[in-house]
Amino acid sequence: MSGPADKAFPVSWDQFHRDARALAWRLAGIGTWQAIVCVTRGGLVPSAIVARELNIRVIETIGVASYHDYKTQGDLQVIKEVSPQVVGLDGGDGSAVLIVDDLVDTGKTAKIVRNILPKAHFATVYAKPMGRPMVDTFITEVSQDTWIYFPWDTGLAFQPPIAEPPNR
Ligand SMILES: O=P(O)(O)OC[C@H]1O[C@H](OP(=O)(O)OP(=O)(O)O)[C@H](O)[C@@H]1O
Ligand SMILES: O=c1[nH]c(=O)c2nc[nH]c2[nH]1
Ligand SMILES: [Mg+2]
Repeated sequence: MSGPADKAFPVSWDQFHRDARALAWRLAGIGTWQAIVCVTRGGLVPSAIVARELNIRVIETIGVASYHDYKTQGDLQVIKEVSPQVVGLDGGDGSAVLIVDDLVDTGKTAKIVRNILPKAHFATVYAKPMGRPMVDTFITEVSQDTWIYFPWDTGLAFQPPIAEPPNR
């Protein structure tokens, strides 16, 4: 994220499932892959949905973390590397691999993963403009100043009415 993300884009479980399945439909029309590399943790849920739809059973993870504080990106840390077995599939350049994450924001996470698997297909459910050039396929674009609220990070809460309460 480059500046403050003032707008909110809340996503329900139902909506997320629909969007992740739409991603799977789009990917099904593009190609086939031997394995998914899931960018944890955000990529875990969409990877499960895409793997089910595309019948991919080899699932590997790469662990990258950078948003240690809410909405603030720090240094990127690769917490877990991709296994050599998956990097080595089909010549070792990543062409047999589908990388899945929940979203691309600044594109920094995607850049690190791409350096490891240069020819892999990078898919996210959501994309912001800065990170968009880093992904091959995504479903919904939101503006850079929007924060996406995922269902696993949120819960039901009281919403104040839009209109101000009348003066008494
Ligand atoms: O394009 P970028 O600006 O690099 O941001 C995108 C990344 O940020 C989030 O992960 P986060 O680092 O918060 O870790 P998490 O997936 O474990 O929640 C999200 O899941 C993406 O992986
Ligand atoms: O939950 C999240 N929503 C976002 O919009 C975002 N951008 C980077 N990392 C993010 N995590
Ligand atoms: Mg992530």
